[in-house]
This record gives sequence, C-alpha cells and structure tokens, in this order.
Amino acid sequence: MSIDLARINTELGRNAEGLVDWAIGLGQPTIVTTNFRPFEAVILHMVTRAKPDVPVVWMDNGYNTEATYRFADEVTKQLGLDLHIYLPRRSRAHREAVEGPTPALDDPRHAAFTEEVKLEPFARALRETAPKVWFTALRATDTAVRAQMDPVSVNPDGLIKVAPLLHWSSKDLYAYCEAHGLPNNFDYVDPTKGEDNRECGLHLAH
Ligand SMILES: Nc1ncnc2c1ncn2[C@@H]1O[C@H](COP(=O)(O)OS(=O)(=O)O)[C@@H](OP(=O)(O)O)[C@H]1O
Repeated sequence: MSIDLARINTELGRNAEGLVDWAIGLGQPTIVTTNFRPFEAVILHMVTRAKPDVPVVWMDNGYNTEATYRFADEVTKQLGLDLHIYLPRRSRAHREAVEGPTPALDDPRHAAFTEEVKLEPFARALRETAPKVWFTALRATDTAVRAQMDPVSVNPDGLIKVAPLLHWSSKDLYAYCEAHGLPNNFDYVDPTKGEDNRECGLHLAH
C-alpha cells in the first residue's frame, strides 16, 4: 500500500480523531498497544470509538503497581476492550529467585531484562496479531526522539505507525478524560526505565 506520508501528516497530523478515522479507514489489520500509563484511556477510547473490536496489546511485565492493574481492569471493562495480554516467558518470581531483583540501568544485565519482559513479548505479539497499522499514544514531550517524529510513519517492515496524540499536552489529555468520563492513573512505573525521557528500545526496534 502506498501512502503519501507528507500529505497525511500535513493534513491530519494535528487532528487526532481525523487521523484515527483515516487509519481505521485503510481497512487493514490494526492493533493499539498500551502500557496503561497515565492518560492511556484517551487513545483507547479514541481508537475503540472508531473500531470497537480493535485488538489491544499489553505486555504485562509483572512489575506494575496495584493501581495500574486496577486501572487496566477498569478501563478494559468500561470500554469493553479486546485486551490481549502478553507475559514474559518466565514469571517474575522465577526470575527473581535465580537472578535477584530488577537490575539497575547501569547493570550489564539490564538489557537482557528489558528483552525478556518487554521486547520479546512485543515481538511475539507482532507475530501473532500481524498488524499493518499500529496505534500508540506516543507524545512529542516523552523523549527527544519522539519530539522529531511525525504522527504517521512507516517502519522498515511496512508497518504503519500512527501516534494521533503526538502533539497533545497533559492538559489536552486531561480535558479529554473529563469530557468522556474516563478514569486515569498516575501510580505507574516501568521497570525497564530508570527515569523518564528514556527510550527502552521498543520504538527504536520497530
Ligand atoms: N508494556 C507495554 N505493553 C504494551 N505497549 C507498550 C508497553 N510499553 C510500551 N508500550 C508501547 O510503547 C509506547 C511508549 O511507551 P513507553 O515510552 O513507556 O515505553 S517504550 O520506551 O516505548 O518502550 C506506549 O505508549 P502508550 O500508547 O502511551 O501506552 C505503548 O504504545
């Protein structure tokens, strides 16, 4: 499929709902990924509004806060999500019994940890769901890499990546949650990131 990226990004790059409708209108196999971080209900609401049965992919690394697990259940129920949960091949208990607690960022074992709890499960999710369109809630303010992104891009495998909320602020996201009666959760941690504004590799690899 040939897409005029420059035109789409110019015409719809700042129109989140318009971009979602355009991407769904392509009629291709589509997924949305979520980690249930703050404001995730926005992308999930916006995409399921256009395509209620879209597969929602979550790699549950096993290290989420109790609040995040409760938030995941609440949003899934409220929006009737078709949630596909991908777990690492080893449980957290198994890993910690033989390797100890989460390795720090400067620990040489940290890369293998990220591969095990996030990247391998995502590669498996991509193989099993075989999408042509991938929605995320990436935001330009997340990292320097994302600040340079376009809302629509095509990766080397031909996967169309759509980030409708790229240019949204927290204030915009908050207002959307209020307008649509959506829950939120700020008690979120990602064990593959020691700090904010770090890329863990998922979006660099895909
Ligand atoms: N665990 C897990 N499960 C499913 N999807 C995930 C996961 N981690 C990252 N992502 C997807 O990547 C988007 C950016 O998340 P992060 O900045 O937290 O992480 S990452 O550095 O990209 O891995 C993230 O953005 P959101 O759409 O805001 O959730 C997801 O689309």
